[in-house]
Amino acid sequence: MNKQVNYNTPHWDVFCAVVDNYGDIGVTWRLAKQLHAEYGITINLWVDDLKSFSHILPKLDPFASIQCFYGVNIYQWNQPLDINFIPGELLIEGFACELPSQVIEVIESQHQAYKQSNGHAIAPPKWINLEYLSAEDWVNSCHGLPSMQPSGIKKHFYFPGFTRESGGLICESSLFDERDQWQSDVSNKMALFSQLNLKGIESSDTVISVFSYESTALTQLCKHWTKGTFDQTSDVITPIHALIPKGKSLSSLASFLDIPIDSINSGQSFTVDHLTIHVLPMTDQTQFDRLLWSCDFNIVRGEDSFLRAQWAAKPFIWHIYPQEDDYHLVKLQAFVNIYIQKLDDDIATNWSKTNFAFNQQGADVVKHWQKLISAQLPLLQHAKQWAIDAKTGADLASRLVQFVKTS
Ligand SMILES: Cc1cn([C@H]2C[C@H](O)[C@@H](COP(=O)(O)OP(=O)(O)O[C@H]3O[C@@H](C)[C@H](O)[C@@H](O)[C@H]3O)O2)c(=O)[nH]c1=O
Repeated sequence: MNKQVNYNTPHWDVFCAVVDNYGDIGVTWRLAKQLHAEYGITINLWVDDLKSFSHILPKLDPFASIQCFYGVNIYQWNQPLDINFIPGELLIEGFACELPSQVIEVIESQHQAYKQSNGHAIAPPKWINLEYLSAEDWVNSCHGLPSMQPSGIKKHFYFPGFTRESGGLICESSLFDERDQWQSDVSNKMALFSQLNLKGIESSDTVISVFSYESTALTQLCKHWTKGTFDQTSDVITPIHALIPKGKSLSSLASFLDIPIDSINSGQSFTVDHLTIHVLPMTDQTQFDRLLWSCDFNIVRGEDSFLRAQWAAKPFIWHIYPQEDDYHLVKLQAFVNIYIQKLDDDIATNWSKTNFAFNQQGADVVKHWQKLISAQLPLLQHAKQWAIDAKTGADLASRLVQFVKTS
């Protein structure tokens, strides 16, 4: 029989240091929301940069030390920590961020007291480091490994991943139903476009969302997109709309647009022949998901938007976060290997080449794109099936809850 373990309170703490961009906060915020909504867990999310966070949660007050959204308690993590830390059942360190010394001291002294009391005192929280997502093979054998800290406390490494042996992928239980309902009625996407103040988009136009890093490949593609989409059966050219938030993607288009990027505001649009570039506002994650569900093709990046593009069940290009010594290309290859398994050889090759060309600023990106897009329908069918297969029976939150129970 399992021994009853007592914690101060059953809540979970999640610590997130925003390194750059929005991925660290994007992932921990998604997880925090889901854990509260689906498992009723009280989550305290500690974030060191509320200003960045407010870009993806516009209602957030960047100056409030404590606030609550979607039932998640959001704490401003100042250095040194100026809010009293009371440990709960689990401590999640997001992406190996350095926990505040005050937190370490509290859990170390709890650990000592617990040991000396022979397990009768309040237990220290379990401690995991939530790692970055990768499709590499080694993830399976490293997921869940403990690391003994000098104090004698065990920290476990939690690796998200695409296999049953890994920590799984963040995916809310009702997400696919909501997406299917959204995609089943074209008026939803048209309503979203008008809510975002995007003008001149017809339901038959090609709409591409772009959320990448700086890339000359994007400039190449935009030049190509000015030709529009040519439909051979009807002999008609339809317009292309690229939906781009202010930021890195748009910065790469300065010379293409021939306008200083700083002077551009969201809501503006630029038409060059058959291409219109619409400058988007940043929205919250729910709207961002809906945007991905609404486009014909998505260019995404990093970790969270990369995964949400998969859940959108639409074709996509992944602009992976660049790493030293081009290690990101190894990670890209690992994902490409699993993503193309069920694609026809030709489409698989084109999908792979388009992704590598985009990531390597390749001038031949247009050549691969043209071939890829000629297989839009099978690519779309594949994207739908991929989302179903990738969930592999359990999502990250449910695996994490199980992991905490058994570790
Ligand atoms: C454009 C947009 C994005 N988002 C969200 C979606 C995601 O949660 C988040 C973007 O995160 P990502 O897609 O992961 O891309 P990113 O480039 O912003 O984040 C990256 O940060 C680095 C520090 C990490 O090392 C990378 O692995 C990666 O996570 O922003 C919105 O909510 N609204 C928006 O309008």
